[in-house]
Order: sequence, then C-alpha cells, then structure tokens
Amino acid sequence: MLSPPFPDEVPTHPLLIIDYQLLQEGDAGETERLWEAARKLGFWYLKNHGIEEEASRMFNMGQEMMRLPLEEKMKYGSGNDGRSFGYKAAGSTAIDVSGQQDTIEYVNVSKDDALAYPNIVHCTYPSTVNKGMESTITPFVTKSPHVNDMILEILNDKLGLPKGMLTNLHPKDEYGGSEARTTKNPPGYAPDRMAIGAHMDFGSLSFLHNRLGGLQVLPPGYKECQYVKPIPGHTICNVGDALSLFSGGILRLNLHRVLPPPGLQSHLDRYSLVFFTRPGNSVILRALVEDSPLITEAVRSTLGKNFESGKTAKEWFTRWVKY
Ligand SMILES: O=C(O)CCC(=O)C(=O)O
Ligand SMILES: [Fe+2]
Repeated sequence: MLSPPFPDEVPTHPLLIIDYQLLQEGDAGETERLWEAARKLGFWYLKNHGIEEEASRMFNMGQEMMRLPLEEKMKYGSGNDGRSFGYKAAGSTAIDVSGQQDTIEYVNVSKDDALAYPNIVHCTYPSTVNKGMESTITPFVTKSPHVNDMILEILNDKLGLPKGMLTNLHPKDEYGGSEARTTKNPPGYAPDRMAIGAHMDFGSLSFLHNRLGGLQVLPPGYKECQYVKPIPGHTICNVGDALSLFSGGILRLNLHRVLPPPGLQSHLDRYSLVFFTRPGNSVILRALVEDSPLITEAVRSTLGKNFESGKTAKEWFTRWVKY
C-alpha cells in the first residue's frame, strides 16, 4: 500500500547517499564519501544494497507478529535481566528524566537463534516469528551482515588497521548480540511525544529500513534534532558505540530518537526494521591503539574520554540493555 509522502514543508537533515554497488566495485570516490559520512555524522543513506525483498518480507512478518494479543507476546518478553532478544512492550522504558514512557513495541530476533533454528541459542519467539524463521528471518540476517561486513572492511582500511581486523572482531563462529528488530509505533500520540528517546546504538553498525518519517538525528553543532527523510530504496546506516570505541572516536557515534511521523503519515501505524551488527561476545571493547597510528593519535588528542571499557561485548551489552 502506498503511504502519504513525507511532507515537503518539514525541514530535514540531508545525509550523504552512498552507493553500495560502487563500494563493491572499489570506487575510490565512493569509498571516500563513506569515510566522510562515518566520521562527520555517523549516519548515511545506502542505496543498491540488494536487500529490498528480504526487508519487505520482514515488514510483513513484523505486522503479523504485532497483531498477536499482548498477553501472547509478553510470554516472549525480553524481561529485566539485561537480555535484548525477544519482545519489548510499549511503555516499558523511560524516554526522558521525567519518566515519560516510550510508545514503541518491538521484537528483537537474535541472528544466532535464527541461524540455529529450530535449536535455541538464546531464547524462543512468538509463533509468527517461528513461522517465518527460515523463509524470512534467516535470509534477512544472512544478507544484512554481508553488507555491513563490506562497510566494516572499508572503514578498517581507512582507519589504517591490519587487513580484516574489524571483521575478525565479528567472528562467524562465535555467538554475539547481532539481531533483527521490527518496531511498531501506533498513531494518536502528540506530535512531540517521543516513541524512542534520544539514544546511541549499541554495537558496530545499524542498518535501518524506514518507510515513514519519525527518525531524527542531532547533527553536530545543532541544538534541535532534525528529521531524516525516508527515501524509497535507501536504507539508513549508522555507527554504533562499539565501532566508535574501536576507532578511538574517529567514527562518529551520533544521538538519535524517534517521534511520530509528521503530516499525513501521522495517521498510520509506523513500522521500522533494523539489523544491528554487534561484536562477538568475548570481544573486549576498547580503542585499537596498538594496531593503527591514526587511532593512537585520535585517543592521544582526545582528553577526558575513556577508550578502555574493560568489558566484553556481552558484559557491555547486558549492562546497556538493563539500564
Ligand atoms: O525506527 C527508527 O527509525 C529508528 C529505531 C532506532 O533508532 C533503534 O531501534 O535503535
Ligand atoms: Fe537507534
């Protein structure tokens, strides 16, 4: 179904558009633009990524899953023990210091669980998720990391790291926090009521499919958040906290949040879909200072910031989800 367009009169923040096809061909100009986007804003559009069809099936799965009774979905809740995988009901987190609640519900499906299905690695999921595990979720969580891996390889080389270093921090043979998230935010809230409060993503790279507006970023130097306009066929990619830390802060970790979509889109249910690439569970989160003079210099010249978390990705992730 065709949705009403994002309103022309609402100001938006332009992101650089990166062509995945050109990156694959090794185009030097495109590689340079990715490097610029990842350092200056930490957000960019990605086109020609080839995951449209898989994403579309994920949207359908998400819609079907959200139609289940709340009671049924709550059986698969991610709970309070710091686990992200599973279902999160609307209103279960605070979006600001006043304690105002979020309005978004989502289900996070672990890449490990999808690939091991019907075996269980982390947790179980609602029937609608299981039904689509092999036909819908597995293709999505298999293809999305390919795209992110290629981007990681390029950033690895631009950071002056030894070949394959960033990829090796996301090993295929170790469990980790990588997951697919489908979200739903219903209409009817005030236009300024945050669906998801201002946050930065946990992990290395986030790969977001948006059909409706609502996502906002706080660009460097701005006082107010700005909308990012959804463009058909373009995903939105952003740098997460682990990758920013590995890079000694060279790759930008940027604040963002979600509001109800503006204009005529505000009458619709807003669904979104994200794939989060995260490091292997045992990877220590710290700046890779021994492996790149560029990172050594970045850390040396940034005063007052701790680039040694002293934690593994699993410990960090658990802490992050909990609080
Ligand atoms: O739904 C969106 O546009 C963004 C979602 C997001 O930022 C997140 O899930 O971390
Ligand atoms: Fe996010």
